[in-house]
Amino acid sequence: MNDAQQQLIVRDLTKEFSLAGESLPILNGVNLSLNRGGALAITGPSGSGKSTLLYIIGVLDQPTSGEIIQFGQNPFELKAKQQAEFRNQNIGFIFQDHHLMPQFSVLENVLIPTMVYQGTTSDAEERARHLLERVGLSDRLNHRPAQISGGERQRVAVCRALINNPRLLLADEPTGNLDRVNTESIGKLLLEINQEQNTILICVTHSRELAVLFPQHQRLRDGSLVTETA
Ligand SMILES: Nc1ncnc2c1ncn2[C@@H]1O[C@H](COP(=O)(O)OP(=O)(O)OP(=O)(O)O)[C@@H](O)[C@H]1O
Repeated sequence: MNDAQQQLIVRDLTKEFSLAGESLPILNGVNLSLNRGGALAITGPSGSGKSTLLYIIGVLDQPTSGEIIQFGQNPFELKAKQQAEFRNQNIGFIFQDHHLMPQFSVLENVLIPTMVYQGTTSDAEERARHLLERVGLSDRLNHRPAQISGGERQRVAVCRALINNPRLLLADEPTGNLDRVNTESIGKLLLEINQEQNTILICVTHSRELAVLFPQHQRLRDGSLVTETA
């Protein structure tokens, strides 16, 4: 396999929103390259475009110009159905608000992404149980989201993001609702999993405590990324 199959490459990415006929430039030439096993924290002021960048990398929004190559594929060249399939198979998302389904159990929530394309198999259930064991939730499989703590809910969201074996894991302010102890523990968990599963991990955060755990830390400033030194 050549290197491109193992990389995320972002080249000269720009994003403008248009609002009431006015153009609103947000990203202004973002460049980024990460190999499998790489982990990057992105910080920056409120409104600087961190979530916008993450959503474009996650193929949930379109760039205005520039290029993204993920594992040898430009997902924006795919038709809508293939693009959705590519996203489901390659990208795991973790959001600030866990987005768990309240009526489903912890185990069922982790299995939801497997239902979309392939239908849940016993292998998937085995894997969900294994992931939940990995994050210390073996004894919470049948609880509903309202019956577990905020830190536990975010652990479930991590398992759900991992259930399809994504190569790219994107986290948008994953500890925004958590206290210091849970912030550190979720951060360490994400980085351990990044190494164990050889994913690319990108985490957008306001939390300096979280960002300093990452081997790479960049700041979004004036629409582009600058390296942050400790
Ligand atoms: N669909 C949209 N239409 C117009 N403007 C938008 C749209 N989405 C985002 N914006 C604007 O783009 C800018 C960047 O938003 P974004 O959510 O990416 O910032 P952020 O750095 O993640 O902020 P925060 O740290 O507060 O979450 C903001 O000024 C926002 O108002």
